[in-house]
Amino acid sequence: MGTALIYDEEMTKYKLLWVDPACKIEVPERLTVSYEALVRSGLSDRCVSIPPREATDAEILLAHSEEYLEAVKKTPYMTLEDLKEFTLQYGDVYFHPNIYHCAKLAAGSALQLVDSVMTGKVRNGIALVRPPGHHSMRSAANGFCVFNNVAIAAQYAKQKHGVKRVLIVDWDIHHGQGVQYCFEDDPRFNSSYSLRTCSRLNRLNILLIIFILVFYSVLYYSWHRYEHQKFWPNLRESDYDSVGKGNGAGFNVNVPWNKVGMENSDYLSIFCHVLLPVAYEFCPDLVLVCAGFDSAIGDPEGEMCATPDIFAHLTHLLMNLAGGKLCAVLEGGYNLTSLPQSVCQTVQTLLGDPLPQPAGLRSPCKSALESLQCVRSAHRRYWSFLKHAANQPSTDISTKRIKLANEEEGKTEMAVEERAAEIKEWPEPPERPSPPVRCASLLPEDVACPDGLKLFSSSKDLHPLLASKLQNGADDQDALITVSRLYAMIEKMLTNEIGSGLVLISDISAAMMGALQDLPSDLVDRVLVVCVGKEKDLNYLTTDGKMLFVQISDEDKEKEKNKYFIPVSLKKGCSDTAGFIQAVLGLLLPLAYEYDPTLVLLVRTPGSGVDDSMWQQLIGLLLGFAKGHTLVLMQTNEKVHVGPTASALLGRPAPPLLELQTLDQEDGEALERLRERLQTDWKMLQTTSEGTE
Ligand SMILES: NCCCNCCCCCC(O)(O)C(F)(F)F
Ligand SMILES: [Zn+2]
Repeated sequence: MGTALIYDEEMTKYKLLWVDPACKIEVPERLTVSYEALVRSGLSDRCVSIPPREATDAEILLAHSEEYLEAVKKTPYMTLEDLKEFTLQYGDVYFHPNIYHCAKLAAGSALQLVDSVMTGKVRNGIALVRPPGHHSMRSAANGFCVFNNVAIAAQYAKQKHGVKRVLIVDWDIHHGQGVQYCFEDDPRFNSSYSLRTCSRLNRLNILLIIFILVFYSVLYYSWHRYEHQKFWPNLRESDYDSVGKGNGAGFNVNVPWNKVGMENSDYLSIFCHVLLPVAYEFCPDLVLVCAGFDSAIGDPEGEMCATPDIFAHLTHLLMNLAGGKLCAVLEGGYNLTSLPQSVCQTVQTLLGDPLPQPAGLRSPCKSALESLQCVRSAHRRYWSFLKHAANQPSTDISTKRIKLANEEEGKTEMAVEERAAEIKEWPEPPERPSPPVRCASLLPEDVACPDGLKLFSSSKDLHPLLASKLQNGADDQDALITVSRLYAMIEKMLTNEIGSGLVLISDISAAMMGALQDLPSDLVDRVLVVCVGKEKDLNYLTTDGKMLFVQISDEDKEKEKNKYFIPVSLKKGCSDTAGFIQAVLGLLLPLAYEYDPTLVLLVRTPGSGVDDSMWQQLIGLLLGFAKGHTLVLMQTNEKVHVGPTASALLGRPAPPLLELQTLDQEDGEALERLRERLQTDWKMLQTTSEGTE
């Protein structure tokens, strides 16, 4: 299934007709440079082009009042003076004779995208639209927005496609208060629907409606430049303690950035420690992205330092939710260089291309860690994955401390901020070539090669690097042959002739693993080994950093001293989906980002008990590292899992995890203790600002 691209140059045909410094950055070129970059890079040809359409009145009324819609309907016939007059009643927005038409097309584009994804015509997609939407409210335009494209799309998905749980991720650098207000008390019984229709229906239908009324719910997640309410739109309710109201408590997640200059590490740590645990627990049927790219480096509004390739990772991390059903709708983005680069990174990931290595990650900054701690603490009572989050220091201390920090560090911070604002140079995002062979397999003769995989043929003779072993009379011949063929496969991965690999071997013995231990350093310099299930003896662990070994099992290893061996133990082992996913999201992902491997080795030991959908989620997430070079090692007697493994290695989205049971209390505490112990060595595991200089 493909990736939809929705764009029409009609949406470039409105602009600011008078002087207004607040609005001058919202120009038609934003759309043209983005689309032209997709054309020039050949990405648009690889997408399924879907035409926009105008949203109908009824669809606009899903998120707006009739009086507001009627008022906007009049704008095409207004004189310039009337337009200026009309605009004055709203904030930081402008009107134009053609903006109503474009606003209907922008909202309609989002709906076309939802239809294409929900009917299975495409897997995912992006709509390049103007005007944006996430600031517009029920009866007000605001912040360049006229109709709330994504809020309308969420309501539409629920009502037309029966979607029950919609996750909205807003990575634009401004808070989409319009979306927050729209769903603040969601989930709720869709009372408006029932009341409006009840009057005309007889008793039976009323019972039917009450019966089918299901809990709809929309989870809105937004990060945004906030600076303790000093940044636009300067709302108190944009802070982390706005968690949703009534039944909606917990379904609104605000992450305020109280400083500029945030980097890739800050963004990724928030995804790993806040958004993903909540998103996996929420288990959405559809993901909508308010895809604003003013959170990228060079943007005059955001003044952040995250590079365009970060959007490849943000997109990838969301693509394993909701069975891959993801609709991205353009919001902001004002730097005409980083905007198109970020759009291309996003589209290339939606198309399934290998990700760039997330190079240069370092510790999240103190301010980001404070926000991280505050958000996790505010939501710990709503989400079992956050239940063990460290307590937030009492509010006054934290704000006072933050304020003090601001004043004291004033000049140094100013220096940082000025530097952040000055930085206008960043490297072109790296090429992300697809390997000729997406996934190769080494299987015993009696195991059929799953479709899409290519049998790996390597020369029969021993790999030169192993010949020495043979001379000193290594015992097990065919083990050596197998290792030799593994080396050959790994070599082809590192030259990008092969993407990922699937290898079935008769016995994943320590000897086999041992053979991998001295993967010659000139072959690969950083191997992440993820071992699912017990592994008898780990006598080959290294301490030089060439291998990071993370094991998830039910074995309770005594305290390990080795920074590069991380045993994660779950009481019920890998069959406990909640514990497993929490270990993956809160520990494995941050570690892998910081370690930045050149090869990922995923070993499934027999009897691990991990279920196929969880296994596929893990593979999907691991493919985000090492440019997609993940090699899966399984035992032949587990060949029943070859199908799902191959599907995940080919980049097909993992099926949604079944309703997650809540995280086991003891496991949760053990994971938290492990994270706390490791965070001194591994900065991406930090979730509080305590102890940071
Ligand atoms: N220095 C100029 C002040 C501008 N203040 C208004 C900013 C509006 C941001 C709009 C957006 O980027 O959030 C959207 F996604 F909606 F387009
Ligand atoms: Zn924005």
